[in-house]
Amino acid sequence: MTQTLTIRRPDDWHLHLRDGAMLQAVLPETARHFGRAIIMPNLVPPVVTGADASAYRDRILAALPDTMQFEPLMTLYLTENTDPADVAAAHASGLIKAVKLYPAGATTNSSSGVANFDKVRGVLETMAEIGLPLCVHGEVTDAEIDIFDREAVFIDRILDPLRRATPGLRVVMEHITTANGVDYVKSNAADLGATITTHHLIINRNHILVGGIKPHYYCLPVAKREEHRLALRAAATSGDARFFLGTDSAPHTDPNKESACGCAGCFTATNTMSLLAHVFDEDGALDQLEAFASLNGPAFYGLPVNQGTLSLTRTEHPVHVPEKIETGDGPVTVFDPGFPVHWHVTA
Ligand SMILES: NC(=O)N[C@@H](CC(=O)O)C(=O)O
Ligand SMILES: [Zn+2]
Ligand SMILES: [Zn+2]
Repeated sequence: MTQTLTIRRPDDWHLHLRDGAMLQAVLPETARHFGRAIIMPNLVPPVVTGADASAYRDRILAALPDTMQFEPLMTLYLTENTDPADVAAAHASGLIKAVKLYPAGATTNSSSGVANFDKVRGVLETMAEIGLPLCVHGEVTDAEIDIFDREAVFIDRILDPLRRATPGLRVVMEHITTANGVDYVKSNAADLGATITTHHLIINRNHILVGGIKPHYYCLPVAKREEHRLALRAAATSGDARFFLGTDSAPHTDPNKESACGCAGCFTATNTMSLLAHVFDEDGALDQLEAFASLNGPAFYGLPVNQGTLSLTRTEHPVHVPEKIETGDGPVTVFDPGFPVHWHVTA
C-alpha cells in the first residue's frame, strides 16, 4: 500500500559537518532534506570565538552546492578562557544560536572543553541574561564511573547543580540516551529541552556487541539497554515540545572507525528522514513526526519554522541507501539500521 506524509521542512538541531574535503562531501547529504542545522564546533582546533564561527560559516556556505538552500546555525565551543563579551557580541549580531559545553575529555575533539566549571560561571550568567541556549554533551568523564552510567551521573553531579546556580539559563541536553535523561527533562520547566538522535531510537547496546563488535554503531554517549531505547522512542513520538531531532550525524572515515581504537560517531545524514518515518510509523505516531523533526526545535530556539515541505512515501520496495559515501578523506559508512526501510523521501 502506498502512503504519503507531508511535513514542514525539517531541521537538524545537532550536526557535525567537519571541514575541508569532509565538509564538501557530507554537507549535501544534510542540505538535501534539512533547512537548517545547529553546527557543532568540535573542529581541530575548535570554533571558540565569534571570528572562528564567522569564518567557519563562510566555509560551509562556500561548500554548499548552488542548487541547495541551507542555513548553518553556528555555535561556539565553550572553554575555560571563553570571553563573555565575545559570546554576547556573536549572539547580538545573529551569528551564533548556542554555545556548546563539552566536559574535557568526554568525546571526539573535547580536550579543550571544561574541567573546572567555576571558570565558566561568568559566561553562563551572561548567556542566561541574553537568552542564549547552552547545548550540553552530558557525560561525566571520571575514570571510575562506568561508561553506561556517565549520562545519569552527569545529570546529578553536574547538570542539575549548574542549572540551579544559573537561574534562567536555557539548556539543551544533547543526544540523550537514557530514561534518566527523559525523566529529567520532563520533570523540569520549558527552559530545558533535549535532542534525540535517529540511531538511539533504533539501536541498543546489544546491536553494538552481540555477534561481533560493530564499529559503525559505536558513538558517544554509547547506546544503552533496551529499556532506555524504549524511553527515548516514547519521548520522541509523544509530541512533547521539549524533545526534538538532533541527528548527531558524525562522519569518520572507515579506517578511523574500523580500527583497534575506533572513533565514536554514527553517520546518519543520508537516510535519517526515511529511518524516522519508519520508527514513527512502527509506533503508530506518524502524526507526531512533524513536531519532532520540524516544529519543536524552532519553538525552543525561538526561530520561525521553515517555509517549504518534505514529502515521504511508503512503497512496497525498500529504499536503496548507498553503503558508503566517498569523501576526499576516504569512505564514510552510512548508518545501516539492519532492516529494510520502505519510506522514501519523494519531494
Ligand atoms: N557523537 C559521537 O560519537 N561523536 C561526535 C562527538 C559528540 O557529539 O559527542 C563526533 O564529533 O564525532
Ligand atoms: Zn556529544
Ligand atoms: Zn555530536
